[in-house]
Amino acid sequence: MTAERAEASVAKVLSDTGERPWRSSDLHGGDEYSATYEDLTHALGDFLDRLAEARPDTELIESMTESLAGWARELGPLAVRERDRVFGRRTDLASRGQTMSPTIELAEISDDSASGTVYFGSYFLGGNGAVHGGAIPLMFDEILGRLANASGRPPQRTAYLHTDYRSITPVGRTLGVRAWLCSEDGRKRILRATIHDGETLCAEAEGLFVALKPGQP
Ligand SMILES: CCCCCCCCCCCC(=O)SCCNC(=O)CCNC(=O)[C@H](O)C(C)(C)COP(=O)(O)OP(=O)(O)OC[C@H]1O[C@@H](n2cnc3c(N)ncnc32)[C@H](O)[C@@H]1OP(=O)(O)O
Repeated sequence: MTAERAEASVAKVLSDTGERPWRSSDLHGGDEYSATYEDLTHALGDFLDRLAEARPDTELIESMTESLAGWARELGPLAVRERDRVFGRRTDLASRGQTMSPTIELAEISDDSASGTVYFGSYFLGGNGAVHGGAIPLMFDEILGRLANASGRPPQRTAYLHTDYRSITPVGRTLGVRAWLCSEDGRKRILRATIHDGETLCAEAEGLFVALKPGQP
């Protein structure tokens, strides 16, 4: 499958209803950004990890609050329609140009499987060194959603996502992640995924993805 076809497939999933279909350039956020947007999202992710780890004094808290408020004021007037945004639309980047879920670095991807690594920074801490229980299915939806929508398959949405937590998923370690297609039945596809810390199975998930009908949002 070509990258353009994959993007077109995902674009349809993510598109606004009733508007023109997205183009490849929409998903990549246009050509003008090159690597700079990835640098921005890495810097933002790093900031969130450092914030989660730090115990800043009042003076620094006030200074950071003012800086962040300043950036929000600057960005506010630059808001655009969903299809014209960059955040989460950079399908050429491992992070998709977003910080909502951790970056998944895929070392291998085929029509029906994918594997690589994921790193949950301190921002994703639940407690006692374990990743928050909500961040894990978020990551599973991300990798399963990418695989479900790959390889020329029609655009799909998650109908259910079942997660089993087998042992704690540690923060601050590079973990293995695998995803694979299990079955296809008409519009329905079942996919599974795992997170491993070395030989230890941390969590596993099963998702049902349903192909959208024409015009379905
Ligand atoms: C590079 C890439 C970058 C892009 C990478 C992007 C990565 C992120 C991807 C994230 C993807 C998401 O999170 S999507 C967002 C979260 N999901 C949603 O918001 C979905 C909300 N729900 C829906 O829109 C709908 O319920 C659908 C589309 C899932 C299904 O509705 P429908 O189209 O009317 O179909 P329906 O007839 O109900 O169901 C079709 C068949 O599926 C079965 N079915 C439906 N739901 C369920 C269910 N929960 N559990 C069991 N079975 C179910 C039905 O029994 C039926 O089986 P049978 O009778 O035919 O046998």
